Amino acid sequence: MKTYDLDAFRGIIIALYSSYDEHGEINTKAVREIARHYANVGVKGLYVGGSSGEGMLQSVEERKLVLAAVMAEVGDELTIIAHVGAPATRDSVELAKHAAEVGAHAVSAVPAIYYRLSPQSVESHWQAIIDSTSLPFIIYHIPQTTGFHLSKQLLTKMAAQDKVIGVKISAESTFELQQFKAAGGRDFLVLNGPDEQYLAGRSIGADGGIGGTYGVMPELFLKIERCYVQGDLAEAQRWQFIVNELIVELLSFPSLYGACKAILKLRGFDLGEPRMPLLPVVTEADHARIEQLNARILSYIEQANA
Ligand SMILES: CC(=O)N[C@H](C=O)[C@@H](O)[C@H](O)[C@H](O)CO
Ligand SMILES: CC(=O)C(=O)O
Repeated sequence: MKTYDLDAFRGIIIALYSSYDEHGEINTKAVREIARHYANVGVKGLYVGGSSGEGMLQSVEERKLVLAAVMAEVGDELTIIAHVGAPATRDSVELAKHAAEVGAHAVSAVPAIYYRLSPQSVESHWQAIIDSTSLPFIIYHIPQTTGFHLSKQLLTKMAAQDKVIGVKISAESTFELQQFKAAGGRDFLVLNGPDEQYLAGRSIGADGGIGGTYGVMPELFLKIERCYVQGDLAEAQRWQFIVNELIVELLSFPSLYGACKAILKLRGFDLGEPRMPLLPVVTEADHARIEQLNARILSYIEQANA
């Protein structure tokens, strides 16, 4: 049995978007405002500095600023997972130590990126992060962006450590998700990555999910989760299908995060544009599509909450 409270990580965990001011600098006020909003919506937690949070596009100092702002605003209310993945192990270790200092509830990391790394190398990278604090660790498995294919063997070895409490799986195979769940054992968390498969992942063993599109429609993922827990699979599926049509739309813009931020701006949360090379919404035609999409999402949120 793990000695950590795993229930704190079960549920809907929003991958927080980046927040910049008009000069492209970290905007901690906007970070706090959006984090506050999510706490009020009632999600389980926030995943800070991951793909959606653009951690890889920010300096170590900037990443610390963001996490500290999140902790100051909602650290007592939500489960906060700090993504500390970086190309260099020493940066990840520095970020992990900072996460512990400011009271984050867990750290998480992708394999170090850019170099083609051996499994031993990735293992040592993760181990250095794990050993640097007393926080629990969640592996971030996203082979389509890192190029690293986590084997069941390495997963099993990592999961044997008390501190390694789970894996966030963004790979699309729900079979792999089930295999990782089985390999990790009963008290090992598996968190669903692909938002399009939240219900599928949940049905085959995921304990919850961390997602990049949750941030514009957390209420709809909470709805799927409620239906699933209540055993109303037909209704859960109906909502998953609605969500998937919205995700298809979101993915049709020059960048997913540019689209999500444009939507939140219409709702009064100005998080700035994503950082290059991620593209913002620019054209008038795209802005018009964003307005329509936002209206559709809001009307579904109303229905889900009714
Ligand atoms: C590849 C990728 O970034 N996956 C994200 C995290 O797992 C998802 O949350 C996606 O953003 C989402 O499913 C939209 O495709
Ligand atoms: C989707 C996700 O988990 C991330 O943005 O890191």
